[in-house]
Amino acid sequence: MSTQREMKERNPWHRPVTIIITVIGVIAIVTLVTVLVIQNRTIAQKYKYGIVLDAGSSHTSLYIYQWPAEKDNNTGRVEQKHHCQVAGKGISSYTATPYKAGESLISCLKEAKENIPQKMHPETPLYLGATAGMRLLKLENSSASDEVFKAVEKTLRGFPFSYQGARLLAGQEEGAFGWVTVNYLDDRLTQGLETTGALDLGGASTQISFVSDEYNGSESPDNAVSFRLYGYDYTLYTHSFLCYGKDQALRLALAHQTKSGPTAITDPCFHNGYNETRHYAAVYDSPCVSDQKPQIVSETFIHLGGGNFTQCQEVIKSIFNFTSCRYSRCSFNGIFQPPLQGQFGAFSAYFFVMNFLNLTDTSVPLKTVMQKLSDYCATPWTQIKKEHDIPLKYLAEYCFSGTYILTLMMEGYNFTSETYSSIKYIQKIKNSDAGWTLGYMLNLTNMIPAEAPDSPPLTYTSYVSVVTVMAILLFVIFILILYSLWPKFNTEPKII
Ligand SMILES: Nc1ccn([C@@H]2O[C@H](COP(=O)(O)OP(=O)(O)O)[C@@H](O)[C@H]2O)c(=O)n1
Ligand SMILES: [Ca+2]
Repeated sequence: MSTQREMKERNPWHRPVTIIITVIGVIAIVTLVTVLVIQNRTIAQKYKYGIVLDAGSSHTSLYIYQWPAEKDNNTGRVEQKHHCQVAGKGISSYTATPYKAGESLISCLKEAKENIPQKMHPETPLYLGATAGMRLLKLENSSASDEVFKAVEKTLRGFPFSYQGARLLAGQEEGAFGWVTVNYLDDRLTQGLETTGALDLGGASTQISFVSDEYNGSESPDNAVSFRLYGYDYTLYTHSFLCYGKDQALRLALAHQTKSGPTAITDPCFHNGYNETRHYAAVYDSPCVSDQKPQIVSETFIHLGGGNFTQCQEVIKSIFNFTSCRYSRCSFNGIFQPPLQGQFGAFSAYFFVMNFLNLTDTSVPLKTVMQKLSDYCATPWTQIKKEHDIPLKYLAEYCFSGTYILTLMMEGYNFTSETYSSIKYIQKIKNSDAGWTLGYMLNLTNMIPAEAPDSPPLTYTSYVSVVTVMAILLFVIFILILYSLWPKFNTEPKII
């Protein structure tokens, strides 16, 4: 036998058995890795869903949330899948025909059916939370509010989801869940990072919620909400001002200007040239102002615009009461407020209004923001109408709403020109709307654990990599052992 042939025979790579072992080994490794990847991906692609209806004073919105099925009790994975805006007004406006409040929700619920796989419908929780519009209706006419809830419940039960109830949220809940949403989406809770305060402006109420080192809940306990989330304790300061949403605040401002029952007013919060006839009965048709209704001489008054930001600020200041405070410090109306702390996210109408006015950039000095708003308010109504194509009822109110926002923040909550830049106007965080609905669902589905969940020591990618490298290593070792033993097997028979 030639040396070359001998070497060839001794080299196990030329033996069919070695080739077969190698092929089997490679197939085993590829199968192992494929199974690891596919097995995990199939699970990750399955989602669970939850639906929350936000029955606000001005309108109702339906939100669908989704999260990976295996992350039920895990961190930061719930996201907004779909949003549907219910046509028409808020459910509290259907007092004369409550069944229509129920019917108004049907088309969004049908959309929800289309957006959630059918087999998941029965296990998808469905919640409805009503806010300040229904709070006011309950104050005004509690049996009418019961009728509206009954009608809404009837509609919700008619859908194949897991109905979990329709209820009135307390102001503290609305504020606290808005805070949870913002901090959950920003991933601040799992990390125990300094939290962001939440400013929510609705049509009928407004909420402020933040953590202050100087607040432990002992002063004014009604304003405290305590949580233990992912192993961290929080005591949140929160307050909801009923009647201080932007639509009710406008009524308060109009009430202030029509105290004496005039036949015309020149309102500095509306543009020059604005001229509308208003019914006293309509303006005062709300528990926020009904007790201020003047002894009427006339049924209507003419609402004229004056277009003056500074005077508008004065009118708005007059709807806040700064005279009495039985605590160490107050915001307004005798409500306790600890010192402001940290960053704030301002959402809902804060965002809509400031975005319309192109004033969402809070790195712009407050003085400049005020100057721009002042210029906007001073723009004649005819020109405003030419420049914007939106319903006039909404268009007319932006000067008031912008001025209200700045006055509420600066005079009401005690932000300063320095701290103004700690506010960010936000609509969405990572594709989910900022608002109370997500926090509400996370809470009711127990999706935020009190203690930090035990997480696997490796991430999924590292886990697959480690297993793959180890499999290859073992295989190589196996081949090397085989290789080192082969010549002996090969040569031994020849010795004999
Ligand atoms: N695109 C939009 C949507 C709502 N909004 C306003 O945002 C406010 C939402 O309030 P809401 O209906 O949630 O009322 P609350 O029950 O929260 O007080 C209303 O004043 C709406 O007019 C807006 O200015 N622009
Ligand atoms: Ca709202």
